[in-house]
Amino acid sequence: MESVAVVAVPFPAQGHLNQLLHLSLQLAARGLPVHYAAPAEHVRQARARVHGWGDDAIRRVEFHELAISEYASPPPDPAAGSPFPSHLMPLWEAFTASAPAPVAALLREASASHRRVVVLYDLMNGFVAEEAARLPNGEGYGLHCTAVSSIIGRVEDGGRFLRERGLEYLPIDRYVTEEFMEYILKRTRADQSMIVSAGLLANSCRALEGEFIDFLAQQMAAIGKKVFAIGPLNPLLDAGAPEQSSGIRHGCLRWLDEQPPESVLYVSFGSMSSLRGEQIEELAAALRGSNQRFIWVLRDADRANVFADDGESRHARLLAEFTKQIGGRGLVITGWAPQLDILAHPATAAFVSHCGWNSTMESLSHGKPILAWPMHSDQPWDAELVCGYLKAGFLVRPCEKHAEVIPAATLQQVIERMMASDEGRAVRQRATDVGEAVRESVAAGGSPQKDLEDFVAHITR
Ligand SMILES: O=c1ccn([C@@H]2O[C@H](COP(=O)(O)OP(=O)(O)O[C@H]3O[C@H](CO)[C@@H](O)[C@H](O)[C@H]3O)[C@@H](O)[C@H]2O)c(=O)[nH]1
Repeated sequence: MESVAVVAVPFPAQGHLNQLLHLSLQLAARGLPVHYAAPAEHVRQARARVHGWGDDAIRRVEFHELAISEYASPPPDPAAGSPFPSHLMPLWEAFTASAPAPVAALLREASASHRRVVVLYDLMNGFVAEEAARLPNGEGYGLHCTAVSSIIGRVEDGGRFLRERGLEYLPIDRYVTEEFMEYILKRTRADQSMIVSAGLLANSCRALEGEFIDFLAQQMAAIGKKVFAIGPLNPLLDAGAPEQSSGIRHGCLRWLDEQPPESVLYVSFGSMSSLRGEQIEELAAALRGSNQRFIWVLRDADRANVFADDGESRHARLLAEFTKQIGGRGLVITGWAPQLDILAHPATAAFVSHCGWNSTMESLSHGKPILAWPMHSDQPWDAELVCGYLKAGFLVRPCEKHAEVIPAATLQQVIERMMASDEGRAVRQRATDVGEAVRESVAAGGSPQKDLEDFVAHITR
């Protein structure tokens, strides 16, 4: 009988697939046998898009394709009343309806041949937590894929804790659809995942959220559960090193090599947001008018099956004109951008971001300040954390104003405030300091490394 097997079951959306894959790669690099299980297209997606790891590292993880029922994969609707990516609901419904059986089979198989099965699941996957708890030799750990501080408001005394720090709790349910909340509570049973877990893994670190992590750890200790703050899960790339990710170097990185240090604004809204046509026109006008260098990732939210996308951009006309107007001062990417390498690059100055937690961690851990433009879910909170608490960014506009188109002049102002004002310089310096603190804590065998070592020691005990 083998000793310990680790089985990771992510939630099928890029920002979630990504975090559990990084964690799986870190554990596999420490010699643990790691199995990563997701629907076939999502295994392929996670592997194709991972940044910062070489092929050898990826080969150490064993991938499993979970057979799930068919689902529709429509394009997103940028003009919909809610910015939440509701077009992904058919996938998520199919996932929670049909993944429990293959997940249970995989866990039973691992259970029969190992002394212990350590199940790592996205906290959204309550059904996996329940399967893990059923194993005679299983131990389940929930991965919390958003900021630790984003859930403080929900735990006892958390609201007071935030208020004492001048922060307003922005609960996620305010910024998602009712349909999604019902799905989370009734179908994924996410409310169960923390309760039945043996402990919590958080993609965060004390250099960013120290007092929040300590507060949550205390609350969890009271119910006998440990918190391991092991972020950033994204690799910390070495600024200026020419080749970092595996594969061919993206053309935008060669373009960045030719730009002055800290001169380029990076603009991207993750994998689950689409801007309305009018807003895109205004953003284009702001980038044109601002006279700043930039890289703009102009793409819509992923489809449920990203490989079903024909790759045709609805922005082809705007793009053709815009590219002529800006000359060589900026780049527009309509495909998948190498975000981690862009953020690590010394020519990148700041990030216009929707504040998805991956983007937030990737930016801050590479010392890049954020122009926060939250769209939905936990993003309003992340914007508050970055701008209000860490003081490493400016808010472009509060999420509540999503229905309004932000005019080019307002966007241009906030871009110039970041790129060319004393106030902006101070925020950029603050982001540099935050980035250094994160790097130092990781490099010196600091708290994230220690928490990961503690976690590995705990599961292999
Ligand atoms: O062209 C691109 C676009 C995105 N990315 C990567 O894709 C990920 C995007 O993740 P994130 O920034 O977290 O945004 P979303 O895709 O919107 O993430 C969803 O999942 C996150 C984790 O739960 C939540 O914090 C967000 O609110 C939710 O929208 C990041 O790793 C990016 O580096 C690229 O590499 N290239």
